[in-house]
Amino acid sequence: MTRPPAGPPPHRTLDGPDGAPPLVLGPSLGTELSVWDPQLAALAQQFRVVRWDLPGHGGTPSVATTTVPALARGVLALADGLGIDRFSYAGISLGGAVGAWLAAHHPERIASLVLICSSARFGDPEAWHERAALVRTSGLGPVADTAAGRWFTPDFAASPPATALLATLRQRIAPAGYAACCDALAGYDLRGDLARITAPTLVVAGRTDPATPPPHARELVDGIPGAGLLELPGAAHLAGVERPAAVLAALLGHLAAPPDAPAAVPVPVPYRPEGTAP
Ligand SMILES: O=C(O)CCC(=O)CC(=O)O
Repeated sequence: MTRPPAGPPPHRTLDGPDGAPPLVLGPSLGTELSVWDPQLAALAQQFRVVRWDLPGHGGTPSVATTTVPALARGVLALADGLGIDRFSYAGISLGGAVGAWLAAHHPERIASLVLICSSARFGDPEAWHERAALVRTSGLGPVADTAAGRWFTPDFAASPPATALLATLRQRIAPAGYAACCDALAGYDLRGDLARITAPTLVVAGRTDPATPPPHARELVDGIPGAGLLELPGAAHLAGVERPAAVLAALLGHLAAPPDAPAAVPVPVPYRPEGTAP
């Protein structure tokens, strides 16, 4: 396989105190770095938060095609440019795959890892090739028409945060960049390298996520030494949008653990609908 060039580092934003422990946040296919908005303010109280955009998403230019290793090399170039050697990383789905690849191939760079609604292999590669071809010929309309059912539970799909993200997918994401990211998903298979990950790892799953369902999370947990699992009820693929407080608690609980703790400890987060009193 030809190796796509890493290209320039992706567009990023910086929040939180200069000098605080660095935390890099990766987004999912079809979302911009603002998908982390629900957790940003709290995370930025404790961390120097670096959020980055996928190609053709947010402020990062499109590329013709890409791979997870190429995206990961872009994140390393971004960290290098900021003078960040070792950092914690949390990523959603494709953004999580980038973090897992980094943790497996550059373990010295990753202090701690959180994989949200992600996978070691995102199903049948042919389905991603077909989606890439569809988007290259027809744009994002057909994908956006069905995204609500993958991203959110039925009760949440008409909420303002959900409709805002769906509008972003339909109106702001570049089809070329989205298709390139589908190529990356098609080519990704980290199953044979999971045991190389040494960073304390927490895997978070949405119980009704049809895109990366809980068995994908369990495969990550079974393969990554000492990884912990948190399965969230009331959440589909964009669990951090639908269950923002639960995902924030999981992030803070895991990332606050000593960097060289031998095992990740899942954070017990009792289920209650967001916005209701504890
Ligand atoms: O939007 C979808 O259909 C889910 C895509 C997926 O599983 C990869 C990602 O969200 O990064």
